[in-house]
Amino acid sequence: MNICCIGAGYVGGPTMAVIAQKSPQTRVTVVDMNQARIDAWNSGNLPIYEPGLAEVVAESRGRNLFFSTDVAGEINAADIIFVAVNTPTKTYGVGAGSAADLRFIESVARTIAEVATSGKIIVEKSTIPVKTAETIQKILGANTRGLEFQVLSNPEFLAEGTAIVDLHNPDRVLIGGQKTPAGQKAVQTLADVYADWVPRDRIITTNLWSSELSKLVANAFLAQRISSINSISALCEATDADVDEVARAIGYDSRIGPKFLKASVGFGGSCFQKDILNLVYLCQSYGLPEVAAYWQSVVGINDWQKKRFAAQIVKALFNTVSGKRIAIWGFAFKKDTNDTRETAAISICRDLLEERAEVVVYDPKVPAEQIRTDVLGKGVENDRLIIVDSAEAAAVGAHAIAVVTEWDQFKAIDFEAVFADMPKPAFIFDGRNLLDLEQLRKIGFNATGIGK
Ligand SMILES: NC(=O)c1ccc[n+]([C@@H]2O[C@H](COP(=O)([O-])OP(=O)(O)OC[C@H]3O[C@@H](n4cnc5c(N)ncnc54)[C@H](O)[C@@H]3O)[C@@H](O)[C@H]2O)c1
Ligand SMILES: O=c1ccn([C@@H]2O[C@H](COP(=O)(O)OP(=O)(O)O[C@H]3O[C@H](CO)[C@@H](O)[C@H](O)[C@H]3O)[C@@H](O)[C@H]2O)c(=O)[nH]1
Repeated sequence: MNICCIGAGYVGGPTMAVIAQKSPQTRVTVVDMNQARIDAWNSGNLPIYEPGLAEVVAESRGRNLFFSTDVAGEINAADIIFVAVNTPTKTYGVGAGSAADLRFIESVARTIAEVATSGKIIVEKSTIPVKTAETIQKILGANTRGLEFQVLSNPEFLAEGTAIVDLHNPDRVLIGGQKTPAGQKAVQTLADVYADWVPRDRIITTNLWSSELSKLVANAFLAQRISSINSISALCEATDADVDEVARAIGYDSRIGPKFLKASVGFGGSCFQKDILNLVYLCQSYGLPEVAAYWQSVVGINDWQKKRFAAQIVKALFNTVSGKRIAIWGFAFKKDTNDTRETAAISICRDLLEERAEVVVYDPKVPAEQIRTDVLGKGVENDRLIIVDSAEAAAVGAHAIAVVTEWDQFKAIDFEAVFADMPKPAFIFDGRNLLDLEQLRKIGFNATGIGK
């Protein structure tokens, strides 16, 4: 069995590395048009940071796992082609700001149609709007001189930072296919690949459209829980209730469950906002404005939460941060990743810079240049944005520390020493409810958390 995956990103790389690890008899090649990314996958310095990934890649690379820019050659050699290209929010024309931009998906479908000399199973791994398989099928059907293609939907549910654990032990693998004999045969072929390590009862099969839609709905429900608890965090602050206690109390109800109830500075990452906006756009296009408005509010609360956090800092610092140094601890959208896409840190840094603060950022995994580009834009300079290489260095001379990413190392910091290096009153705003506020208050900090 030959598998090719188009797109060597956060999904294509780790997913294929695990298939290669678990199915040594399968030859897996990940292709991308980005030469630098492929070179990095072939080097000792992988293009993404993910705990355990380097070990998994090392086990199979050169044996049955390959990274290449030979897109046409590998398409031709493959029995199954995974499509894991990016599907960002459209920034132009109809649907700008909410619809998914499917130009990379369409371009892949056209490339397959152009170069394939035998029939194949095409697997949608990217997150796409419901009915995308129909588009792919039409492009293939119109261009492939009668070759037999089956399009399957197999959305990816891994979360960054825990990608390898999630891939090794998924809650479920979802496969959608056509209800024809050929469609069902393709579904079984793909199910057999996963069955090398995933128990059969966790491999769920549905029709194509349920599978495509389930991915958007799963993300919408997960993000909705975060916006729900974040909305309650504001009420907790107004009433002296504690959001962690409220989350624990409601989470004990088995119908609600304890996960994904951690109040925060707001969700980030490349998926939640993009996928909800995509869902909103779909609802609007299908004439369901009330449903669209319901899901739009999940993003609305998230935007508000990010703004609220920065505004609270300004307010607590006597309504001005002009000329004051603010330490930002953590920039990635969550711990254990170097990904900064849609991280709340961008909005928070921008708001504080706008208030003329000196913003000093430390993140253990995000390169300085990435932080600069994210906050200011490519090539733009601002002396008031400073990037340092330790949390302690960021805090020297700072009027306040804002914890934006929940990196474990922040829990082990010597706060007495940090306190000594800060002008007084010294503030800590814990945007992740990571630290022991009582302990910090004993040292002398003005310490506050979200929903506390
Ligand atoms: N990041 C996640 O945690 C995650 C999880 C589940 C699903 N998804 C979905 O998976 C998809 C990919 O996400 P990602 O984070 O891996 O994106 P990414 O941007 O990290 O990687 C996509 C890669 O595809 C390549 N590419 C685009 N068009 C190509 C073409 N025509 N030929 C060859 N290569 C091409 C790009 O160069 C890029 O390297 C998206 O639809 C996303 O919504 C992402
Ligand atoms: O209780 C919580 C849980 C998460 N977050 C934040 O929510 C964001 C997203 O976190 P998470 O879902 O863990 O990471 P992602 O990598 O974005 O994964 C989501 O998006 C992926 C891409 O679609 C899906 O595959 C995953 O199932 C889905 O969890 C991050 O900023 C987290 O800090 C909170 O604020 N509170």
